[in-house]
Amino acid sequence: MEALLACRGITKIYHDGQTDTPVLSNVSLSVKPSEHVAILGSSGSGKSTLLHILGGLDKPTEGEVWFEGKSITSMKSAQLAALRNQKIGFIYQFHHLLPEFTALENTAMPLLIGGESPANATKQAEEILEKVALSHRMQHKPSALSGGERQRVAIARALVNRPALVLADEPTGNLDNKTGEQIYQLLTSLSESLGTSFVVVTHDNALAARMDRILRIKDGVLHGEASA
Ligand SMILES: Nc1ncnc2c1ncn2[C@@H]1O[C@H](COP(=O)(O)OP(=O)(O)OP(=O)(O)O)[C@@H](O)[C@H]1O
Repeated sequence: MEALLACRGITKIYHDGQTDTPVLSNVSLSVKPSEHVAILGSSGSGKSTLLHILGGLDKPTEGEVWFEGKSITSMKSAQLAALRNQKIGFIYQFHHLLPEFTALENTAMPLLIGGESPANATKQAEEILEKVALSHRMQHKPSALSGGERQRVAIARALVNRPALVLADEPTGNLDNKTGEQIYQLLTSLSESLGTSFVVVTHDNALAARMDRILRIKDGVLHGEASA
């Protein structure tokens, strides 16, 4: 089966004045449609950097990333922004919701940005908020929600336009264990029912063990995937 997401020979070196910081070294991986993959590594191992490169938020120093068989590394920024809006959902450790908008408005935002009519966007946002059990909190702003509720809104927003891929960066890192476990269950069951591929970076072994496959990253080198 063709990979949904693949990268080959990814190297990242941050240049800061005179200092070069090598962060990723020759990373290659591929993710199939509907597959759930964990990238497990300790703090500073390069997980977030890799996730940003896979999602087209950052450019590698060397190497290439493909999404649905097309190289995103050379895409122009407008094309990449459209791809991210339509095909990729992002979830971060901190929810990154817009404080002045309600849960419903935050969730509808990717659809509105993608050109959906306000009526359709609202309807679809309501449906997905129901799936994350937040129908009763739709009109609340993020400041009036608990940490777990905010993260459920972030999940709803990431999944509202049924992306082919969800990229999550320590999505439960800011929550207590029980809430984190519930969020993980929700994320995996929702992505399963929608057929979404799911890549999560985490330092949590127990959460990683719930995924179809675990890749380990140490000092910018990925283990557990055949090298290119
Ligand atoms: N813009 C930058 N300039 C220089 N170095 C950076 C930059 N961004 C990240 N780094 C360095 O790259 C390394 C990897 O960072 P990254 O955030 O990818 O790690 P991580 O595995 O996600 O860590 P954590 O689990 O703590 O979030 C770290 O040593 C970090 O200091």
